[in-house]
Amino acid sequence: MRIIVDNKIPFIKEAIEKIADEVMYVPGKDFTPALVKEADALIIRTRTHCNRELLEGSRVRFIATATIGFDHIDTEYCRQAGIVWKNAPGCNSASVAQYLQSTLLLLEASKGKNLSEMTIGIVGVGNVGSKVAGVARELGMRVLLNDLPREDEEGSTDFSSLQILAEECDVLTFHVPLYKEGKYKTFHLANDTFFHSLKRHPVIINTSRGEVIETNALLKALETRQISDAVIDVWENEPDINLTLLNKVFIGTPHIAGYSADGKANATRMALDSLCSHLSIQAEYLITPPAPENPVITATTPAEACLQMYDPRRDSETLKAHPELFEQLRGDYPLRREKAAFSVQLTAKG
Ligand SMILES: NC(=O)C1=CN([C@@H]2O[C@H](COP(=O)(O)OP(=O)(O)OC[C@H]3O[C@@H](n4cnc5c(N)ncnc54)[C@H](O)[C@@H]3O)[C@@H](O)[C@H]2O)C=CC1
Ligand SMILES: O=C(O)C(=O)[C@H](O)COP(=O)(O)O
Repeated sequence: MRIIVDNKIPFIKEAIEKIADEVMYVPGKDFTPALVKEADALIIRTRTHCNRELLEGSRVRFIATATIGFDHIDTEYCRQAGIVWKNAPGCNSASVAQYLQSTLLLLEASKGKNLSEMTIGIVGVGNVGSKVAGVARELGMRVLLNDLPREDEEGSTDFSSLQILAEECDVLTFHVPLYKEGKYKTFHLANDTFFHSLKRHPVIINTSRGEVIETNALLKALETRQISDAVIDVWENEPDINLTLLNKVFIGTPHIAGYSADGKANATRMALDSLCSHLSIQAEYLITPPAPENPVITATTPAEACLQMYDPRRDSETLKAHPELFEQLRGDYPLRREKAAFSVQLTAKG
């Protein structure tokens, strides 16, 4: 069996080489029809577009993407071609929640206003959005939820319309999948009309997909102060992102909200589990990310401890200094661990 693996998927080599006779490691953007023709399975990330152009005439019958999002897979083509595909639901949701927690704390410090006086609107309340809601409630925020598919399934009691979020929120954060069409279309969900409907000059946060927000509308909203700030992790047209926007945002990062080593390890494990289940085989593999360099955090407040564990300003400063390195900053991302990898000692202020 021949498997082609994106060479930026960590912690996979030892395990996959026990499963397949032949494994090739290739940069995600370099998967070509000629390369995949004789492959049986692909293990990919968002940088490989799995569509008819890549797959037609190939032997590929299984694709696992070590990501939550799957907008880079043409699912209708795969269905027609009998290619099974799997994503990794929830793998890096705690990592995105960590990004949000640190970001909210930084916003509080910069705005001179308590989070407990603010309302946050969460658009898309799945694996990520639910964890973000938990984080926001812990920080004392009032939380409004918007999720059209869930509202259709579960009824409207727990959900609010986008209009209500636009009127009542001080922070609006997007956690929807990218749907280019259909009843739940999210492509350019935040457009001029949306920004005009905002009442409280909120901060906009996007860690979903760049195309969920129309870049020019966002720029205009920043310039006219319809919104007070933006925190942007995902961009239209990555890696050639809009530099005017990058220079205007409070935090701008290179699509790394989900890049904790914990999230990466989960994604790799889930991709391998899907492959084994597809092949009806059992394999043993232990995937554990390395320990942090400083596993003991000493801080005077929980907020300070949180920012010591992960401070998105570092990623933002690096991207703002070197936007041309967008993909390299992702590929060489430093070790980042989630809370469970640390022990925190709170000390009295000196
Ligand atoms: N920046 C990063 O590193 C990461 C980005 N992501 C992105 O975030 C997205 C969300 O991730 P998860 O929460 O894990 O996905 P999920 O599938 O668990 O949740 C998405 C939620 O959005 C809701 N939704 C769908 N269409 C909607 C619409 N039109 N309006 C309101 N709600 C809608 C769904 O009902 C669902 O509850 C992913 O699809 C991915 O694109 C995910 C992980 C990391
Ligand atoms: O899981 C997702 O969806 C993401 O967006 C990932 O965190 C980023 O994935 P890659 O671009 O590294 O595949």
